[in-house]
Amino acid sequence: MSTLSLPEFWAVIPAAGVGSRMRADRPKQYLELSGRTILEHTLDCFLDHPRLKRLVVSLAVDDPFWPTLACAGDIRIERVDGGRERADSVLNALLRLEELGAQSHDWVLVHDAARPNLSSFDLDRLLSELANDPVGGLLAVPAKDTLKRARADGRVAETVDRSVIWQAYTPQMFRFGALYRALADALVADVAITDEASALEWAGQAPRLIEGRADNLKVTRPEDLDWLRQRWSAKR
Ligand SMILES: Nc1ccn([C@@H]2O[C@H](COP(=O)(O)OP(=O)(O)OP(=O)(O)O)[C@@H](O)[C@H]2O)c(=O)n1
Ligand SMILES: C[C@](O)(CO)[C@H](O)COP(=O)(O)O
Repeated sequence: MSTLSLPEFWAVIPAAGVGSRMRADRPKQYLELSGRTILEHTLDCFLDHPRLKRLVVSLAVDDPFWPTLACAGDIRIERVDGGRERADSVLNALLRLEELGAQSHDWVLVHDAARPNLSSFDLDRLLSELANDPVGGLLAVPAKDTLKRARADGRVAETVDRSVIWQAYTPQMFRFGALYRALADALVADVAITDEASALEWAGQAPRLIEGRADNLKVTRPEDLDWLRQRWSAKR
């Protein structure tokens, strides 16, 4: 598919987390993968896309690592302060998009800094599949394993029907106006929002699930980075 047939889009990269589950000496987005930081690899998934309008990265207010990266001076990247939760960091980035001239109907793609293995095929598939969708949607992976619902005592309560269960990934792709309103309203209502789709769902919408690669994984625990490092060294 020609990328020029795809819709233009703004990119938001939430990168203000502390990565507590990694138990590392720095936030996980600054851990090394194949000679560069995870964050740099993630940004590279978007920066050279011909349909990218502008990219906003949300960073911790006291982030000492960002200024050390070569891309910190890249004029295609806008930096904003992150917030207490991921949703706050995303909303701060949307506020900057408004300042940059984002229009209500513009597409916004939100992608975790901790997902450096996004393929260009998946990115373009998301853009192509949702280009004319009335709501938007997200990359997701259908459950592959048998799923159990846990009891409070840590024993199995039941086996869940996995045929209707998908894991939400990113990028998640929504219109700027709808995403801004849904996220802002959900945060004011103190609704637990862990991804952009859940804000749109809370607003009564039904985002579309676009099947993507399972190796677009979020680096969350040490073994996730170990796996990626092995995978990337094998590809070199
Ligand atoms: N206040 C926050 C929290 C998270 N994130 C970002 O959201 C993405 C997904 O969040 P998660 O994997 O939970 O990252 P952390 O919150 O850093 O990890 P942990 O929950 O283990 O502390 C990450 O790229 C993270 O940097 C963010 O921008 N702002
Ligand atoms: C947005 C996300 O990656 C979709 O699976 C996920 O919700 C992020 O959750 P986290 O707890 O902030 O890692």
